[in-house]
Amino acid sequence: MPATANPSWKKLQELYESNKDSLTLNSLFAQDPKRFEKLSTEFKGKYTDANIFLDYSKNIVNDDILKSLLSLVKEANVEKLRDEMYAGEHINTSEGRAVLHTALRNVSGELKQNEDGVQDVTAVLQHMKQFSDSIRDESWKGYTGKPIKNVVNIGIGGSDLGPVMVTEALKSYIKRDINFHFVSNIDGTHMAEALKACDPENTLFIVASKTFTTQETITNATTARDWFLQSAKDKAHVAKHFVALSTNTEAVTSFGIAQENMFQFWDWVGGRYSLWSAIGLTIAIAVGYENFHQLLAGAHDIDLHFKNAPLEENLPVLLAVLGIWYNDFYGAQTHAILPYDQYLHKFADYFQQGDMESNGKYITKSGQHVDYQTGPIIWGQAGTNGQHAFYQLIHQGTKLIPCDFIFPVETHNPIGEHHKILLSNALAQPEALAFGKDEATVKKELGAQASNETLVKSKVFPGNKPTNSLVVQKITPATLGALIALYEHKIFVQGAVWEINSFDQMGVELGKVLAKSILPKLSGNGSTDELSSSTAGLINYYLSHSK
Ligand SMILES: O=P(O)(O)OC[C@H]1O[C@H](O)[C@H](O)[C@@H](O)[C@@H]1O
Repeated sequence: MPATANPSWKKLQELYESNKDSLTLNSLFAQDPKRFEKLSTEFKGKYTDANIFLDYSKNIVNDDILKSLLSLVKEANVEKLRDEMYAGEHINTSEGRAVLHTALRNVSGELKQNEDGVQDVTAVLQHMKQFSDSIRDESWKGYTGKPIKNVVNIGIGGSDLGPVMVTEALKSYIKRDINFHFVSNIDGTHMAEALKACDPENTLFIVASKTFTTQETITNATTARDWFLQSAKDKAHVAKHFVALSTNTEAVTSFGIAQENMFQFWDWVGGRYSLWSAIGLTIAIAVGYENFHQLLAGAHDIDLHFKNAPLEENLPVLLAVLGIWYNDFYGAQTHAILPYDQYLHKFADYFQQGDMESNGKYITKSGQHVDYQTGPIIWGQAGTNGQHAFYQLIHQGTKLIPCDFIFPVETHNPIGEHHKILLSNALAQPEALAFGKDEATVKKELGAQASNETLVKSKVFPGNKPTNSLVVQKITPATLGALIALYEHKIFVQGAVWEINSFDQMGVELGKVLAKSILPKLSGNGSTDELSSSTAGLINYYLSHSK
């Protein structure tokens, strides 16, 4: 059934039409002094110290709207799909696969999941522990007997973004005398710059690719192996400097990486949900296995919360339905993720893939063209930087941009007044966005200049811009795990309501295939006749200008 066929969708449409002009955050707060108490809730981990306090009172919703949004979740059978996902049913229907990233972090064993490979998760984690320990305690030596000082993660998409985001977020937990490099782009510059900082005698290359067929990763890994062999000469030394994280044993071994240097995962781990799998090896080396385990445990805590908490207290569900309210009824095109913690500076980038690759779909699971909006455009930046760049548009532009503000009570780096100043901004922005500044106040402030109408108008803030505030105690591994899993499940709920398959990514294929057919043409081989005059013209321009 398309999302619009649910009775609550129609109800929400009516509620939107009848309330859109009168419903304001100013009036909602004026009417109810207890609004904050009512529309805020806290998640606390069962197995870890992970916590997330969610204040969603600054959303343009009243009781009726919230009730209907939660009914929509019920009518769309989201809970059933959630249980099917947890149980290992093949809910990725187009690829006929289970979706079991929750099995990778089922640290308590509370979730009962049956699927080929699930029974091997612990053994792979054990392998990761033993390997990451040996790099960190320097018992693993390179071909000349030196310990590893540089780790280069070669991967792209989910095989890059998760490891990058988490190692950045947990930087204060990193063992300092190993340098971490991430090479993803096919642009040779990316690899060249990383190699400049590396010495073949003490560098470990981690080739991360679920399929082990991704053009960028295989090309980059081949370049790295050539660079290494220029010094090491003997191919036998590759074993000490290259490991692979993949589901494709055959391709890994034919690349020349021995099976014992391969860390396995399974086709039921989606690329953008893979940091919890062997793809997390770089994270485990960087922050130590115990911290990696805490990351998994924090995510597991949210998995249990998503499974067990009633809908009205269920954080992923609340974030999802509020997003749907703006995306599908207010016509908001984008959603900003704004973490006020420098360590989370890659968080929004990470969820660009997490959200947009999951829910950027226009065909429902039964093959119908949707007649409503699906996944939003995700963007954002950390800290106050955005305030000096794009917040102008959020405050006074013509577009509605719902925002999530994420901030920790405690910083890892208590220096002078920095943290309080940071938090004062994280609190001030949602307040300003919600309540704005009216003309009368502007005039009063302007005094003699108030007669300048244009000036007055340009200083008015319309307000009524919705935000969520997510407060955590500190960016610890467990809390980070919980935050990531929270957004994963938010995306799940939205995809379920929209009746799309959030777990395939067919839309990335066409461009890849075309690039392969264009490649020989850039050496003058093959005709450009099948291409448009534009692309053929650009190829000819390139050919006539390249030396
Ligand atoms: O891990 P790999 O198989 O190399 O895939 C890397 C990435 O490439 C693909 O294009 C997909 O869109 C991503 O979901 C995936 O994470």
